[in-house]
Amino acid sequence: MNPGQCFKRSIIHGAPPSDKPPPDMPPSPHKSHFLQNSDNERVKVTVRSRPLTKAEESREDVIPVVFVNPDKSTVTVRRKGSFVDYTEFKFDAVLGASATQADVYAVAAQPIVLDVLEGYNGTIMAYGQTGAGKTYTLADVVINDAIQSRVEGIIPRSAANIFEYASNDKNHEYHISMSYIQIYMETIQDLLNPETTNLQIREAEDGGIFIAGVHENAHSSRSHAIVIITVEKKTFSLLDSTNSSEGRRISKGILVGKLFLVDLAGSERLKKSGSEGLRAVEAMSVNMSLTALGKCISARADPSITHVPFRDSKLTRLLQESLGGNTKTSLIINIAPCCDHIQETLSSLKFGIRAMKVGSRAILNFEEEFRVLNRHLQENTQSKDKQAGNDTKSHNQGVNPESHIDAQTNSGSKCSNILDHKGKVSRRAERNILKKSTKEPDFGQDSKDVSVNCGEEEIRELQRAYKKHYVDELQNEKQKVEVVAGSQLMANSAAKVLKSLSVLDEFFTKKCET
Ligand SMILES: Nc1ncnc2c1ncn2[C@@H]1O[C@H](COP(=O)(O)OP(=O)(O)OP(=O)(O)O)[C@@H](O)[C@H]1O
Repeated sequence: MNPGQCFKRSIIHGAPPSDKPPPDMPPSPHKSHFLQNSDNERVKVTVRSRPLTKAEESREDVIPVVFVNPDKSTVTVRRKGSFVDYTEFKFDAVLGASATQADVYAVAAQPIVLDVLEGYNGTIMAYGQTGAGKTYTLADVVINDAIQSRVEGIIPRSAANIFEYASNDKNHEYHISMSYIQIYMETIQDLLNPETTNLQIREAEDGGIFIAGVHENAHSSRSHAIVIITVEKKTFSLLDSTNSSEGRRISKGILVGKLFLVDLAGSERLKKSGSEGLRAVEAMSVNMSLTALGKCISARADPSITHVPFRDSKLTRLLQESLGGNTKTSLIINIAPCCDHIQETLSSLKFGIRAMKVGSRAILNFEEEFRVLNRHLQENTQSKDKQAGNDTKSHNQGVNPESHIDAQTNSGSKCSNILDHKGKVSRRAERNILKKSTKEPDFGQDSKDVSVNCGEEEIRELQRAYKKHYVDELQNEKQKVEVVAGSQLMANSAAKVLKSLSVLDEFFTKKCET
């Protein structure tokens, strides 16, 4: 079991599959003007300027120096000491003091959430100086303690959106899990399991980043808080269109989308805040990791720079994929409108401008069918052994009664990113298939123990789907490589993949014959 998965809390284990379109199915994920799937995808940046607080309003010396124009998506900042000199910044979207939480969600979060439901990774991150409104934008905020009126931020809205969508979609089975961590003074803490501290960041086989061993510590405002929601969406195909009973469906595979919701700690100028002791140390730690984040953004924004210093901080290491990797990223720059914070505001706006230059390459995360088939075979063996009153442990090495759930949960980090956004088999996927097919030779080994309960027809169907998906795809890929690129090296590697796949293919063919 992948250690990064044991913290996960299973929230739902989806609706039963059905063929008929659900009556109240939410609109299919749209691609808004704001976040489109295209070759030149990049980090999208929204600026949100908060209203003046009551304390700021009551002061006579506070004058607004930041002006937003949501129609033109611009922010204008008055230069220090001047009434005529302004600097203008243009972003993907700009929201002023009158923007509601729902407005912010619609512009900067919903498109990402819908992509996660389709099997892409997504990150929504709030950046800005301390007190600029990051937590207000992301979290669930009680604004009036007396009447407990709440203004939900992006995190609860995203979770509600995901659950609503999953429970209305009767065509797929969903498994949704969540973890909540904070990075405090360069240690990672699991906010759902306060006993575990200083968790380790690990890299998965497919290049994804996860935290090993993570499950309410008081969340400190001097920490970066990250909520991770993993959505696994099982897709089905019908074996027999005249019979829509559950037994006639087979799983085609699992789409896995991971959503990172990041409430960054605010930067703080120590000279200005006058913080001392622990507070000063905390602030320095936060500033250091934000500096590291800035360096990574600058490096990613400049194509001539090849080394990106992700390892300089836990924050950047964890957000590696969100900064130009296999993730669609929406950055929200929170700013305060008054003159006291002009320097911090300018610095945040410049950070946002740099971030808009960071390209991303999100691909569809799809778990292979043969993995699903392998799991089915193991489950069937297990249930047959149970029926026979045998000791299941002795037969199914490593398969425990929770194997179905564990295997599903594991798929989040182990899944292969098979197809890129154009539906082509990616080179990384080829490498992963090669690795996996050489690492998992026990199809043959277990063949005596594996009794196929699911029926010949289902196996044939799986085999066909499997062949279509991998062998045909790769055959095409090989031909394309030979014809278009003429690269013998790539053709060889495609041929190797084909060869190892044909071994598996042979196994399935034998299974059908016996
Ligand atoms: N859009 C908004 N509308 C109304 N009040 C807001 C808005 N944004 C922020 N505030 C208020 O401003 C104050 C500071 O906001 P918040 O705590 O979210 O800042 P922060 O950036 O998360 O700060 P820190 O980095 O210190 O955690 C809070 O009292 C919050 O309620």
